[in-house]
Amino acid sequence: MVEPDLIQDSLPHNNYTDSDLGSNFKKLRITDNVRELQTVLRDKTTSRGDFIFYADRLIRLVVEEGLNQLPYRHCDVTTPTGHKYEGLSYQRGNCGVSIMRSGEAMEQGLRDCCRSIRIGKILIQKDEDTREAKVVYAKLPPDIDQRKVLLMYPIMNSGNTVIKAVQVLKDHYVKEDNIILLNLFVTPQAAKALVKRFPNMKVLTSEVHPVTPNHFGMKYFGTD
Ligand SMILES: O=c1cc[nH]c(=O)[nH]1
Repeated sequence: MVEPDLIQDSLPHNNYTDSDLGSNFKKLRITDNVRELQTVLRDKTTSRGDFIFYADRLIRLVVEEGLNQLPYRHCDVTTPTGHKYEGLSYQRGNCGVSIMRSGEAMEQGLRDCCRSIRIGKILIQKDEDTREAKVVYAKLPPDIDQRKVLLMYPIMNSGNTVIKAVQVLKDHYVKEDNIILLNLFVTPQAAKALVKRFPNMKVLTSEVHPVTPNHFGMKYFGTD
């Protein structure tokens, strides 16, 4: 199955600066380590085993940074040596939602950080006749309107799939500013479309680039 957002529907263009995307759009700090992960994922000679290994590492970094966007409260603890430590504890009431199928690759990274987090799913496919992105399936926590939502989708070309998925969340009364989109690679075109349409949603990515690694889902799940 070719995911609808993986169909590049216009010429790539790179005429943007990060500041055009507003303060809710965030990119990982690009260290040499992060650049290496991105390089391996883009390299056509990368084996499937290495691809999964490096993808999981990059996903983990994006997930950990995503957790930084959630609310925390003060929490003092006592150390084994009897010292008081002024710490933080996350506020309950978060959930994940993966956009099938490639978003499911990010679920384990989220579970590895948040042991018992609820994870919902949304399936969007392109209608064969109209070519429009259509919602086929949505299974979401019943109290999702009370939660912060970590929405997961690794590759965005046009942004249409994610726009449709965010609309599903909003139809379930999720507030736009309670949504944090976790993504690995996005085109400037999709980044602009998303921040324009949903200015209060937080978007976190590892790279904005006119060419995205569209083989991601097929290589990760071994369906090529
Ligand atoms: O929901 C959350 C957020 C941060 N850490 C967790 O373990 N769970």
